[in-house]
Amino acid sequence: MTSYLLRGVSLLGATPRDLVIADGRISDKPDAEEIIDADGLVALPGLVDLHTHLREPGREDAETVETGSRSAALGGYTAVFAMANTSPVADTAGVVEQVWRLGREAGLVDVQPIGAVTVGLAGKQLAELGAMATSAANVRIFSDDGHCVADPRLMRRALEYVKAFDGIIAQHAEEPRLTEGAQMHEGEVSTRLGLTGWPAVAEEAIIARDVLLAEHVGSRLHVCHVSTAGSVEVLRQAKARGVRVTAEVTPHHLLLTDELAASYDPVYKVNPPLRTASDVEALRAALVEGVIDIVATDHAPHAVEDKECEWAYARPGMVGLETALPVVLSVLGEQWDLIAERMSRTPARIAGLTGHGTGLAVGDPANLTLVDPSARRVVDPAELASRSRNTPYAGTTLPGRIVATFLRGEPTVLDGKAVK
Ligand SMILES: NC(=O)N[C@@H](CC(=O)O)C(=O)O
Repeated sequence: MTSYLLRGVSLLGATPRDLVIADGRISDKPDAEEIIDADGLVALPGLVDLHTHLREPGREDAETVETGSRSAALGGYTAVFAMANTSPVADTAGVVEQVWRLGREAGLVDVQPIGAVTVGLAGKQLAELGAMATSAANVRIFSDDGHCVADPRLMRRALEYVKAFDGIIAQHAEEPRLTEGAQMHEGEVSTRLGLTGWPAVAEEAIIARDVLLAEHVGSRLHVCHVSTAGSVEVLRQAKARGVRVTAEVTPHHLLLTDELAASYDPVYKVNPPLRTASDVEALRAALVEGVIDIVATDHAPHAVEDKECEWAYARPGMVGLETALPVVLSVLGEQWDLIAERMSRTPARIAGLTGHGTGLAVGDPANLTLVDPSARRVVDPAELASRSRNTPYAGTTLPGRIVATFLRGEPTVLDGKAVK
């Protein structure tokens, strides 16, 4: 295993120093075989994404575990959690083990499968949560993401079930009866465009119900892709009462607004939909404050035919792994410790993922990423490693370039390029 000396690297913005990586760990050895000139580069603990769609098995034309892993490594990630809405659905030990094994074979990031809460994501009957938990994939997070676990009794049962092993139910909060036929955020813009709206209350009502259920059961709830100011208030109150709830926000909900739907370009169609400028402001403040715990990408690759069509027929979702850190940098500025907290340490802690999200101290596994904060990049969809091209940032200039990523001391990205 090659050892590396990162010359003049800044740990989270601190005074530059040399950092040695040897035998897969941060080392106190004085030198190494390879020297990387890290002048001007900032080291962050490898990013951890609790919400990624890798599409394999079933839609390998949109993404595979390998292409998604490469996309993640290029984005500075060392671990991603793969959502269960594949085909077949990841609702059995067999499917989660398959995804886990494919991740190991790709070897670019740690791929941790998320199991479905209900059989086939159909919301009728609990999936084999225990079998997935005791499988080789060691599943601890369960989600029907893409669908809401709308039935309150089923949600209660799921929360009760995972309590035994301190598991988490990650909810896609969307009351389906309030979003039938919805195409975009319900508000002034949807009225002007004549598109059916997805009201904020459809998210807020489910979060309010679920924090009460989680409180009643004493279980852990995680709220996926929080998108409204009202949801932030529900979460704030629940956390103040001590409910065991955590929440994520996506980079796109921190930056983009529903005004973009006026272009009728389906690249801006996403679930939950882009909201208003005041929602964006509330989400940013909640992320800084910690009412929203983490940033998660909701990387949702789609094949061209599913995206480049009429708005109403387009699938919702945006790719996000390769632009997440630049978007967050543009929103938060160079608050490195906060970025490490929201994109690495806290997601690792929520998931109980050891070896990731560390302090980069001597002895820690060398899972880290090097960023050049002074670089600017114009996003070119053709350059993405993801198999899909549905980025809302095409042509946008974003700050920060991910120069290198190390997974347990092995580079997965060097000079901004994937190593394999
Ligand atoms: N977030 C999205 O817009 N899309 C997700 C699933 C979903 O939440 O609809 C996808 O799997 O494509």
